[in-house]
Amino acid sequence: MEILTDEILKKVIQKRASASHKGTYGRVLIVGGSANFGGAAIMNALGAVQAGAGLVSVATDPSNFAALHAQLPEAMVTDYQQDFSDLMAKQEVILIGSGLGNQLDILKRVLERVQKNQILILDGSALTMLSQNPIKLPDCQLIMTPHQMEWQRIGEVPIADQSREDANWEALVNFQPEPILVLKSNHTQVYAENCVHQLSVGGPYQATGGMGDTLAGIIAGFVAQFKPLKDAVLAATYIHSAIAEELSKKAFVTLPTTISAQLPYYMKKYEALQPEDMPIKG
Ligand SMILES: NC(=O)C1=CN([C@@H]2O[C@H](COP(=O)(O)OP(=O)(O)OC[C@H]3O[C@@H](n4cnc5c(N)ncnc54)[C@H](O)[C@@H]3O)[C@@H](O)[C@H]2O)[C@@H](O)CC1
Ligand SMILES: Nc1ncnc2c1ncn2[C@@H]1O[C@H](COP(=O)(O)OP(=O)(O)O)[C@@H](O)[C@H]1O
Ligand SMILES: [Mg+2]
Repeated sequence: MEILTDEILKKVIQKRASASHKGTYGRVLIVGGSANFGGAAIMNALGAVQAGAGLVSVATDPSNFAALHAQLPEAMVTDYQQDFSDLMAKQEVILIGSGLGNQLDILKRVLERVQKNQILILDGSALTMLSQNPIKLPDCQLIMTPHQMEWQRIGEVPIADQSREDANWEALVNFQPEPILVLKSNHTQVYAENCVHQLSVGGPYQATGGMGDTLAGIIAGFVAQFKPLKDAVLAATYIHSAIAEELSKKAFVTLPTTISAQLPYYMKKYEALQPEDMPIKG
């Protein structure tokens, strides 16, 4: 097991080339946010846009359009009950499930159309629906971001056993293709390429609804613009809790939207650093 440090940010976050444009930094489609859980899709989108994704679209319930645009005019919207397969085909990254609720038709429609060269992130309600319905996973690069209860449901690993790495690996091989697993808890671990990486940052000041929706959005934003995939997931997972820890020095709770708002400033400190550079202060 490896402990994640800010070395991963020095490795992953790159200074942007002058000769680049929004298309260079990835297209992300978020599918989520039912009428009751619109905030989840908004927090996905805030995480992805503030992390630097070039173009972010949100397929959601139309009742969320105005609230999303009021917070984030950078995001584009479409009605998730309509056919959005043309939009899907243009994406590098698709994130589905945050606040989606029990909408099996939408999940099936998206999973059927995902292409091999796309990255699919499964969060929240998508994981819960997959645990309750026999649906084949698409042949593409998969990332799953369950919290402990969701992992118990979909991975069938009781929460009491999730501290055992062997139990989590055994469950992971049942998924084909094998996903990168971001197993969220008070000591979040990432399972990828035969290695477990554990967070050394973060704390209970993060225990607010929407914290995981924000992480899923940040992961989408990072994998859209940084390579290789595994390092981008590790860096996103690290920065989400590192910002929270930094904020917690002055704040009792660290709201998901505040973490997203800090992303561009926190990332800036790492753009020109290389893994061997001295740790930075402040
Ligand atoms: N503002 C919003 O729109 C929000 C929407 N949300 C969405 O609501 C849907 C349901 O998700 P929930 O996670 O609330 O419900 P779930 O029913 O999937 O899981 C929550 C239950 O799991 C338990 N649990 C055990 N270990 C846990 C851990 N380590 N972390 C979190 N919970 C743990 C909790 O006590 C709780 O009873 C998801 O689609 C989610 O994305 C939530 O993200 C909350 C905020
Ligand atoms: N006590 C804690 N210590 C560290 N991180 C925490 C703690 N409580 C929650 N978190 C983090 O907050 C996030 C919660 O995710 P999740 O339960 O999916 O939230 P939501 O679905 O409400 O957006 C995870 O990244 C988790 O690691
Ligand atoms: Mg969640």
